Amino acid sequence: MKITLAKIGRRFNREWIFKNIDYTFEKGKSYAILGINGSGKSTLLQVISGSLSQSTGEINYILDDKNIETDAVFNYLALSAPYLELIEEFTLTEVLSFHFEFKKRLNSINNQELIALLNMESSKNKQIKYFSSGMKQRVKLALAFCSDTPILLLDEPTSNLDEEGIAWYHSLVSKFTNNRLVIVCSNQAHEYSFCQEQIRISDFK
Ligand SMILES: Nc1ncnc2c1ncn2[C@@H]1O[C@H](COP(=O)(O)OP(=O)(O)OP(=O)(O)O)[C@@H](O)[C@H]1O
Repeated sequence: MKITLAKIGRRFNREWIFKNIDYTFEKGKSYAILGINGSGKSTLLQVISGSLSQSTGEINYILDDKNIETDAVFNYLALSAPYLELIEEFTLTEVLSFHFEFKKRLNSINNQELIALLNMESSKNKQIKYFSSGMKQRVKLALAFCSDTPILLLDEPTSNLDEEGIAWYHSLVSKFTNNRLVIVCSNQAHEYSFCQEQIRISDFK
């Protein structure tokens, strides 16, 4: 998978969030989008994911030499983000089964293995609305990392995680990012230190 941004800009009303981004994201590499709160990291990630349109410029998605239309890109990506909600009425097991009706399982990982990965055996039949914020964040990360997609997008991946949760996040990075295009939006080094490339939103104001 290769994503090419050409002269990408986005504004809300009259305020430009970023302008003139020329950049190519390549398969097998990890990228960090960096910037202070409110600088436009999530906005750029949403534009890259095809869920928000750009105000100027063009994005191209190429998989195995074939062009993918923007409105089909969601089939090729997995996303974990604070603004993505889990279905609160579902139990953990139901959330896992529901998610994998739409995405392929990476390495055919089954629900039991996912629950073991999450270390949530005792919560597998509990509704998500009774989960702590850190537990919900772990579930979102496990769903994204364990989806078989060429693109993995992570917005503030360790929000609500304690030290053990951050170490667990690092273990997911080493196990499940091989050969994928990974983009992390962050302003915390422990979230993106594994990334080979950095993009600073402040360079595109
Ligand atoms: N739908 C919208 N309408 C108007 N302004 C918006 C909208 N979405 C975002 N913005 C503005 O765009 C700017 C960038 O927001 P964004 O959420 O992308 O920043 P961020 O770098 O991800 O911030 P944080 O680190 O706090 O998550 C902010 O000034 C925000 O108020």
